[in-house]
Amino acid sequence: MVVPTASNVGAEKPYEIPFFDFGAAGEEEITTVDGGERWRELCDKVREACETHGCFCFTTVKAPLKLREGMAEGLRQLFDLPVETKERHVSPKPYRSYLGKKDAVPYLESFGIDDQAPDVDDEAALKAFTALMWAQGNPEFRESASEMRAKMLDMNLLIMKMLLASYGLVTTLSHAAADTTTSYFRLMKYNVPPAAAGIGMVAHTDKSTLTILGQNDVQGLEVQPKDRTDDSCWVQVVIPEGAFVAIVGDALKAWSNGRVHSVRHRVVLRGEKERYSWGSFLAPKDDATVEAPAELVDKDHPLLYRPFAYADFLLYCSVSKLKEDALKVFAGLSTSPVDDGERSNLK
Ligand SMILES: O=C(O)CCC(=O)C(=O)O
Ligand SMILES: [Fe+2]
Repeated sequence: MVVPTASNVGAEKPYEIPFFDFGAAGEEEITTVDGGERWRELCDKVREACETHGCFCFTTVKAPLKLREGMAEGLRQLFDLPVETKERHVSPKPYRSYLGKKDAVPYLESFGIDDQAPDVDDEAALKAFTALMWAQGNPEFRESASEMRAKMLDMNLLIMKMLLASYGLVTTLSHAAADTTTSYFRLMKYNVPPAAAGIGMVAHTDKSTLTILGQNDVQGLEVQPKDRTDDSCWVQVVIPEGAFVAIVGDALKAWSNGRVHSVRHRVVLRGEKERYSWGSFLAPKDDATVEAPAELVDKDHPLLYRPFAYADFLLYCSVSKLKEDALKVFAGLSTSPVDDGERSNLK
């Protein structure tokens, strides 16, 4: 397969997505620094990034170097296990079972592990997963993965709260999140392609609400800028050392009444080193209804998507095999303007 070159690879000035240093920002700011100026500014910038780019990079003191190194080493050990062992991880849910080097994505291997509930510190699924992979146990893997999962979920929920705060919706929606939101943790390895470049993950939009990705020191994530609709325009996101990437998904776009952008992205492998990445995916619970809150609908912002059950959307995506416009075709109302930026190539 010919891999279209990202327009900025080797360019002097790389395409830059917004970058935020969240420092130690956490839950407490939202409740105690009520309306604090710096906090409000950060929330607005996060919202702008989600609207304009559909993604941004950030650092947080919550995930120090030692934890990131432990995670990458744990993943190396995990993916080095025999295929028969890795294949023991099966789930009826999409993107959870072990996926090994399929035709469409021959260099990718991945696992998905469900969380029990976003606000509960419940490590049962990760414990069971570790025991399934290593009969003799692997406490280092379990501890790193467990801590990383929890920190990334914290950041995921924090970013959602920043977005809600910037839309002025803190009080109306924060209580609802735990009832309607779930999350899962995805572990990925991209093997080195034999040619100079290879597609690690095909172009897609995330169906879920918000994704946070961490990676080892091998770049590869590419995005399609919002204003570019031709398939030849891809730009590499240069993720600073130790930073994470947040990516807006289709469910959040629908919920926001089209305000935020679910950015199309893919992974292209260009080097000689394996790429490891890990993602925290926040998603509506299967039976939750994805629906724009009344505050985000008015005469200047008519309702763009009909309310829908998230599970029905996922089912539609997998059955229809629709490569583009899945959200718009599935739930778009006639009031929706033509939105070429919203195209989704299903994984
Ligand atoms: O590995 C990455 O950096 C991207 C993964 C991704 O896009 C996904 O799992 O949806
Ligand atoms: Fe993705």
